[in-house]
Amino acid sequence: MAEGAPLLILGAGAHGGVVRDCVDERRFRFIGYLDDRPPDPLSSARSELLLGKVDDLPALLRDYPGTMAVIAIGDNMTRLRMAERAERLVPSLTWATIVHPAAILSARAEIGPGTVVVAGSIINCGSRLGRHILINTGTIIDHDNSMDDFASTGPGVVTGGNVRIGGLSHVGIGASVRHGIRIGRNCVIGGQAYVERDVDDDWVSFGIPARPRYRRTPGQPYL
Ligand SMILES: CC(=O)SCCNC(=O)CCNC(=O)[C@H](O)C(C)(C)COP(=O)(O)OP(=O)(O)OC[C@H]1O[C@@H](n2cnc3c(N)ncnc32)[C@H](O)[C@@H]1OP(=O)(O)O
Repeated sequence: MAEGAPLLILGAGAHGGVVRDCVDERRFRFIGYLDDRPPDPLSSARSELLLGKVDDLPALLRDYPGTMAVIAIGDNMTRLRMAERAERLVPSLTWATIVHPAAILSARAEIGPGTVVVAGSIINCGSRLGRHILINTGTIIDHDNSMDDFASTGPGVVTGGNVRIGGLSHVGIGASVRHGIRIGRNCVIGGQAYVERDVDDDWVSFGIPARPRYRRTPGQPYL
């Protein structure tokens, strides 16, 4: 069997361990993590696989030609900043799309580079996920959804058909989104919410039914 492409994970925190677990070894050969922080003893990423800091990326790509990378940072704005930094360091960097072997991906769904789909998730037919999206454990994205770059879901999110989720928005753990709903850019939907009305850009909404609670500035923490 042909050997998979070498893969680096940027981010060796707890989420780094989750992303490493999603790597399909038929497609990729995981070589290690890069992180600017010292190894975290509580992290599920194994510290002996920490190869260096993010600034070591160009040297590692020289040592391992053809290496691809993926970012393991849960916060959407921090993930965007890391993508920009990595592309400044290595403009030709190729981002890997990582789908856990136990996720179900329709043959008629599209997933962009840098996007991670964690175990137990289902991406149904006609759905289009952009770049560097994070689909956490057991999310169901039903048919004909679109999700823009750097958006994310918490574990156990469910969307109906034809939902649109704007860039950098997060749909929180256990939330449900009714079919046909549009969630704007830079929004946060709180855990367990039921979204049955469109949400404008830059709003934090939660509750059943979900209602806008306050406006957020780009990058404001939500985790
Ligand atoms: C693998 C992983 O772990 S992925 C990460 C999964 N986690 C998530 O998705 C969490 C997403 N974040 C949330 O749900 C947050 O609660 C947010 C962003 C909606 C709100 O956070 P904050 O603005 O910090 O709200 P804060 O915690 O201060 O609460 C303010 C009030 O709103 C209430 N509240 C907060 N979130 C919710 C919610 N989802 N549903 C109902 N009420 C809520 C609080 O109980 C509190 O009420 P009180 O004033 O009566 O005490």
